[in-house]
Amino acid sequence: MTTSVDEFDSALALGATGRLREFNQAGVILAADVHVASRLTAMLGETDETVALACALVARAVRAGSICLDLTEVREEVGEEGASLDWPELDAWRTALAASPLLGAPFPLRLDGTLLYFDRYWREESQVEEDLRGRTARLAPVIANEAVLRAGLDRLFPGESYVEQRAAAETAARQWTTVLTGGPGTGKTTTVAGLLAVLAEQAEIAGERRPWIALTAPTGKAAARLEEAVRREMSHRLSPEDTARLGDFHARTLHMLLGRRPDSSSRFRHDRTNRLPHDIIVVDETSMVSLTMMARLLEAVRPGARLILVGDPDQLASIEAGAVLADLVDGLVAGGHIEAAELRTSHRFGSEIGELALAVREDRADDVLTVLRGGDERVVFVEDGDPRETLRSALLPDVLAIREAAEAGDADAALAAVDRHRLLCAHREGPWGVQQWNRTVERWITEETEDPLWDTWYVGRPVLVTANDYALGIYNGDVGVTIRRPDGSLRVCIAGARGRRDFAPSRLGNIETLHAMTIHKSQGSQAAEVTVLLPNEESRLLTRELFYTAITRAVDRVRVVGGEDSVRLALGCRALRATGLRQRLGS
Ligand SMILES: Nc1ncnc2c1ncn2[C@@H]1O[C@H](COP(=O)(O)OP(=O)(O)OP(=O)(O)O)[C@@H](O)[C@H]1O
Repeated sequence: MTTSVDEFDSALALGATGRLREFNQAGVILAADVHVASRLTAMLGETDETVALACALVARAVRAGSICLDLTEVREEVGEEGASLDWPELDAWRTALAASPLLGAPFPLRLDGTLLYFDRYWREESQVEEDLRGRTARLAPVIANEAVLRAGLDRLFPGESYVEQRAAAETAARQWTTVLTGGPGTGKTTTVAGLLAVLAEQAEIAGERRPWIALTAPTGKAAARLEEAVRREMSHRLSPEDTARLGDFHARTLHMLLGRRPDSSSRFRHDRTNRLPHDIIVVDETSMVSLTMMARLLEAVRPGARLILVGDPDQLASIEAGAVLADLVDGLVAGGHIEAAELRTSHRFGSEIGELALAVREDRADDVLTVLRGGDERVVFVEDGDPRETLRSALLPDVLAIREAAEAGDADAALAAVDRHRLLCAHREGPWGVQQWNRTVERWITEETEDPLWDTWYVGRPVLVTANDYALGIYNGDVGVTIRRPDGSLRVCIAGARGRRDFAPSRLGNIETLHAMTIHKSQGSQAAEVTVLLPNEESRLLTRELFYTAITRAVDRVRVVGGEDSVRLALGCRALRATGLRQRLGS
């Protein structure tokens, strides 16, 4: 147990008593969790402190991205910190919860077996389950002409190297709901482009109108990448006839597709009473979709529309609560409700990044270290105790290239330079955090150029948008850069899903400097070169999913900065989230 408790720690709930106090002082629950538990128990006249504790632990679980609290797992999951605490005995705990007024009307909590939920998440999970069950119970879509389907698949996915993708596209063509999974560069987008062409051809043969296609992703960056990749496939691989059948389209963020409502931040214009008009909806980067967004999407999709959920279930889950893609793979696919459409072979990387990603995914620590130390120029391992000089030589040329293009007023070149190299950190704060590295890179610029960078807005400042701004049309995750105009004034050019937009710096709120970025925020984006700063072994964020997500952002080259211990620890630690969806769907 923690022995030195700082009485002024803001995480401490000074008014807490009994078990809540003990668990709070041990650092297991925060003041905010205690507050939720105290309010709910006081409001409904609950005096059992094991119920109050359960309530605080649900709040803690949701804070960490889980949908619910698994009463059977929590003690082990808390680990050392809670080892000497007075944990309720499981059966007595469940009995106390079952008898609690917190589980009666108006249902602030729900108990489902050993899973304890806040009512909102229980309802969302139930809705997602029901909507998916409804979709998978429907008769399979009619194939207008089997021979044309087979010929189309052979045309669009020719030869040996497309075997996996051809099979995945055929599977998707025969079901209303598809979960198309694969690691980076396994050809997911290629499969989607070919599949859309096959479906458009079938619609033509059936005498139907051209299918109305929605391409969407959780962030503007990911939506823009999806659109770009599908367009690339159309121009490189699809015949003019296939391209013409698809017509024109634009990818949009999920929020934009569902339609914002001025009166609500959690409800959208399209819902169960006003469904999306599209015939085919492709969602890329589904691992980033939270349970809440999946619930909103599923209620808005017409039962007769195809839903193609694309993603990599080994990546970090959504920033908000849930692990929907992994749950769909483990529940819907493994439960046999839909057929798997899985891609395994990487076509993009020089084999070293692909090998590294696979070894990380499969928890082969020795192989990971062998690839890292293999001396290939595409995978670099920086094991120095003080890597600052190495990082300076690696990063500064790209930072100065951004600055040079920005000084010349060349927004496209500056944005391309921003996307060339990403410095990724696990944390925002601390010596290995984003804030510290942003300052370090700015100091390097000053040392190199003698520009003191007094102002927040300086030429070549790369920025990340951190919240949706519907009025300005910029969205969380969009990337921009400050450039100098010929008249000497500064403009911030932001690349979003709908192309580039320019703003006066004073118009922008929710913006961060982007010399460094958290791995969580890098989801859905890629860069030619990626430098990953692994946190030290004490970091709670150091997990296999975090490491995998970071290295798979790299297209040409990845540099991992950290020690062998951090690498081994990351592989051994899973970012698991408690949810009930996989069990519900699997049964
Ligand atoms: N069967 C194949 N044979 C050879 N090259 C392929 C094949 N499939 C895709 N490629 C190429 O591999 C690269 C990656 O493909 P694609 O973009 O479809 O993968 P992805 O899984 O969508 O990638 P990510 O999600 O990581 O961006 C592209 O350059 C694509 O043209």
